Amino acid sequence: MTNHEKPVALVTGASSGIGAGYADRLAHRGYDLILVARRLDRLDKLATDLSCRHGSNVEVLEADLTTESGITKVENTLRSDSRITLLVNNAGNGKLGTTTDISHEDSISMIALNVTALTRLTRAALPNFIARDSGAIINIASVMALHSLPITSLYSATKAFVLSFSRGLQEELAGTAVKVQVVLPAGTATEFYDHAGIPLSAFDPDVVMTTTDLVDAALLGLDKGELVTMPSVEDLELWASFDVARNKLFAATQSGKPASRYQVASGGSSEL
Ligand SMILES: NC(=O)C1=CN([C@@H]2O[C@H](COP(=O)(O)OP(=O)(O)OC[C@H]3O[C@@H](n4cnc5c(N)ncnc54)[C@H](OP(=O)(O)O)[C@@H]3O)[C@@H](O)[C@H]2O)C=CC1
Ligand SMILES: CC(=O)[C@H](N)C(=O)O
Repeated sequence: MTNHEKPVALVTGASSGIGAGYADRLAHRGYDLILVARRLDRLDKLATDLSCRHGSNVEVLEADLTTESGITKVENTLRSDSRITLLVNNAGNGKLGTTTDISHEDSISMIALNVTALTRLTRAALPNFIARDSGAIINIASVMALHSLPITSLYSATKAFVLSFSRGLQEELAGTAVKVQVVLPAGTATEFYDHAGIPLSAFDPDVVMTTTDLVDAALLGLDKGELVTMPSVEDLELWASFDVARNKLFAATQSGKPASRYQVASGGSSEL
């Protein structure tokens, strides 16, 4: 990137909801954009709108990130376009239902998009970012990364992956200027629920955030240097104490022997 060029952000899942919100706010902040999704008509419309309103140069990439050709197309862009300084891994889906009720196709698609695509795109972006010692990755997880319900087992597991992967990346990159922020939205008013199988109208409107509020808060979190951003949580101490407890629990696993409750008298076996 030369001095007069704008930085470029690549946003996945930009054709609606949170991704479209990031595209708008990043254009407002002076980014040029590469917008990725399957619905080209939506991307084209958004690109025209953002170019007019913010003067951004907006490219669109039609890609189904659950397919090899779709992922490869976006990986190649991330590897070859050195103008890209920000990757927003936002595309995701979540069919809600019990593990046996969700179809094979929906379960495979959820893992492919929420886990595999996010991993591959991160791996494609990182070498350039590390070589330049700059750049940022925003991974959109969910509060469901911390919580499983009978209808969210698989979705929660994919989001737990995003949280865990992002936390590990932050450790890996600690000695560099490359940033990884993981965002954990709670219910947000988007088309997510049209595909999830449970309508947004089933939720108490008081617990649902607007896309604009979510994205603005998450970007403010990025500006503050937050590694984990939970836009709807007022008391940050809750996360801090959760993380302390997690660390303490992990330290307690490093004992090298069974805990006393699992120890049986020598030579004997426990009675059943
Ligand atoms: N809404 C909520 O309550 C919450 C959402 N999230 C997360 O936020 C992220 C964005 O979701 P949200 O904005 O709510 O939902 P939307 O359904 O509005 O947006 C999902 C986006 O992902 C894209 N997408 C879906 N499937 C594919 C695919 N196969 N290939 C490429 N792009 C795809 C869609 O575009 P297209 O269909 O054109 O391909 C769309 O742009 C997700 O990761 C979701 O898990 C997290 C917590 C709460
Ligand atoms: C599954 C949900 O309730 C929601 N989309 C979330 O990720 O929090």
